[in-house]
Amino acid sequence: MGFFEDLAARIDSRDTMVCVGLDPDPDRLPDEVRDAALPRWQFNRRIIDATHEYAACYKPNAAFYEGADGWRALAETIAYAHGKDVPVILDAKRGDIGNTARQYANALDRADAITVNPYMGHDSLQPFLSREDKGIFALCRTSNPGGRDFQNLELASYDEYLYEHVARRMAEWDEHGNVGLVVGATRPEELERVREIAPGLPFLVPGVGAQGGDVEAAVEHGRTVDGVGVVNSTRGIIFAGEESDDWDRVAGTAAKRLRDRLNEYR
Ligand SMILES: O=C(O)c1cc(=O)[nH]c(=O)n1[C@@H]1O[C@H](COP(=O)(O)O)[C@@H](O)[C@H]1O
Repeated sequence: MGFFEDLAARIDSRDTMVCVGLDPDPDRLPDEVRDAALPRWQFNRRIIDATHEYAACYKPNAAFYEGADGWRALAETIAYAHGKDVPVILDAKRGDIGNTARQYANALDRADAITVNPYMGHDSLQPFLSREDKGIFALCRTSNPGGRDFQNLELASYDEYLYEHVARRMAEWDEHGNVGLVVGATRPEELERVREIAPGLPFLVPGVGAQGGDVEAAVEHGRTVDGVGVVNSTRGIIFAGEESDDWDRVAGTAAKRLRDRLNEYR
């Protein structure tokens, strides 16, 4: 089975479209894991234990795993999530010339899907696109304020915005049914527009929770007609219990609450 079939099965069987982000910011880790060997891994293990029943997938962001210990923590985290039958999207936002991209694509040996930055064009994506069993989420309309700087530039020769063009192209380049798009919940009208352009592509929708995005729009437009698509929250789940001794249990409750809220609109 390919990644999106696995993801669809998980969404259905667990009745959830929550993607739990795993960004273990060292400055926010609880004291009790700080002194452990591999604190980021110890933190993630407890978060996974508390959240996995509500998780359609996990999304560790590579920025939080720099350094030798970081990569070990990431490898342990991915293996542990797999042990709970939860697919893992590596949020690495890769994109480089083909020769280099081929090396970046090796990250897919461990993870089930990856985020990519399509700015360098088709050859930079080819090593990812050709991994038929893996998922590729291309940045389309990002959730951050600066997302408009380039993504909302109008392309005179195509009579559309750059983010619209990216959506159209990614749909064309999806030869193996393994392409999805990253579209932020902070721009509901654009989320709707991207859904119109690329009806068949599953979305990874970040920006709810800490970034205040629109949950209803995320559910309405994030899914294909077959119901495939996920909504990510990271800090709003993993640090929900930051002030509590019971931080992992509170994270589990936050994941459950988001699942229930998303399901109200499904
Ligand atoms: O590719 C992403 O996941 C991503 C794209 C985007 O447009 N906006 C965005 O916030 N993200 C990532 O999604 C996560 C959001 O974290 P929270 O804001 O804490 O929920 C971070 O890992 C971001 O890097």
